[in-house]
Amino acid sequence: MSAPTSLRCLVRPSAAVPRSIAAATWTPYPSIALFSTTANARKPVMPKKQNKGAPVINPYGKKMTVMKKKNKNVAARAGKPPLPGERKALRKRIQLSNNNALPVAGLAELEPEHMLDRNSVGTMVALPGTMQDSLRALEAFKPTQFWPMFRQPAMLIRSETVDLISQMQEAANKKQMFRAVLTGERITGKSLLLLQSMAYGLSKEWIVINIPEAQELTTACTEYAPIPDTEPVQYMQNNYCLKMIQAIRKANSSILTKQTTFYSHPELPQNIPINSTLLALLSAAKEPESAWVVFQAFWKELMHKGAGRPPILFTLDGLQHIMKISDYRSPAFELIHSQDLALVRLFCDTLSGAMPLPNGGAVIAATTRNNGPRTPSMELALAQREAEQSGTEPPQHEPYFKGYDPRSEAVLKTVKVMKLKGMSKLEARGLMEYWAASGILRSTVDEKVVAAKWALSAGVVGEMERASLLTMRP
Ligand SMILES: Nc1ncnc2c1ncn2[C@@H]1O[C@H](COP(=O)(O)OP(=O)(O)OP(=O)(O)O)[C@@H](O)[C@H]1O
Repeated sequence: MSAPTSLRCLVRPSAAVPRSIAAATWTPYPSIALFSTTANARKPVMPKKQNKGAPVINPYGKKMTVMKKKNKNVAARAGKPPLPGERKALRKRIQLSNNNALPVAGLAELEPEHMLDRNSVGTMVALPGTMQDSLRALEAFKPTQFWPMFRQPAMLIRSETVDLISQMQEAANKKQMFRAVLTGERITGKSLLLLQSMAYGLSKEWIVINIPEAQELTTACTEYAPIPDTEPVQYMQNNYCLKMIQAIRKANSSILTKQTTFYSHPELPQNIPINSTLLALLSAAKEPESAWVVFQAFWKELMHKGAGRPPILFTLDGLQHIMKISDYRSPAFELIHSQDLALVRLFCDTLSGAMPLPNGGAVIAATTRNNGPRTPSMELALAQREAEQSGTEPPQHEPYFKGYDPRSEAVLKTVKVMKLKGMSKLEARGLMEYWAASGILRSTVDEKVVAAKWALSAGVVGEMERASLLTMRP
């Protein structure tokens, strides 16, 4: 464009501007309103209503199509967002049966005697329906285990099962306590052995109390409050306590209806007369505020010696989490030791033997290698107990390491340590035959196949499952 024409473009168009130049020079204003003094006067009048998708002639004479802009994320955001806790419930969902798996003919139902009999080692037993409900209430099944692959929940009787259960029963016969820690490498079956002890307790009508994930108590994910008049200060966790009471009620309902109260409990929010059932006592916990007092009253009743009180089985999974400082803070913003949380303290007192169970029973904790924090004191204490049990020289503290926790070491001073290792070939074969009978394992199970899988996984039950069944996992 030549210089004079360009300059002319900058000035207000007028009749003097040649028509060709005026058309080439774009202006947002129609020729009838080339200049205005107010915004209103300048604003072009748009038609009031425009049909979606219909072509509209705009005031400038151009055709335009009014289309709604498509949101690309509509499909992703379809439906309601998950409610609070919904995702966690899905993550923790336990599926105990699979109709696609074949029913296994000749699979015996679990009897308590199976777990005491050495001849049963290497056989699979199915969990009866009522026991499944109780174990589910106690959260004994873990979402990481292979339950959803089989027609019905069944488990292998291992030599460790017989060892553990015999010692539990022996202690109960003498009204004594059996205190043990189950430890071992990853996926060696510690949680499942804990489940077996609960199954035994339930079948023998013991009162079974379980803390399924110790981390839920110590990682500051549930409410806590100081308990008045405690020195050093202890903390109650009412919401967790209410959940635990509900689990105890559901899992042990048949025995709790047979047991009655010996004490009046004036501190309870509701009048529970003497001779009420223990189930009625636990039912007094309706709100989190009353959960801790109700649990204390229940524990006091359980500690009543004699008069037909059953033995107690108190179990905990994830021992590492209670063998260290918790994530909670005191009002002075100092970190609280896990063992200052009242429920943890109660478990530790029974595990250490400081609080005996007058009617006998067992206190069993399992370590976890899945998400366990590092706890040098626990590792050392367990190694020391193991060495003492096998009659070798126990390891000592490292002289320049300051991370030991004397409180945790004191708790584990006299416990029995059971270290889980790989299965025997006989046990491996029993398990693999069950997989094949369920239609999950396609190859024939013979000596050669068993030996190959057993060698590949060093007999570790979880590794064997991974080597043989992982591709089948839903
Ligand atoms: N006696 C058994 N019968 C059948 N399956 C078993 C048995 N013991 C263990 N398993 C299987 O082995 C797998 C690992 O078991 P488990 O979850 O008990 O391991 P763990 O030692 O507690 O693991 P972690 O160290 O991760 O806490 C699970 O899938 C479980 O179903």
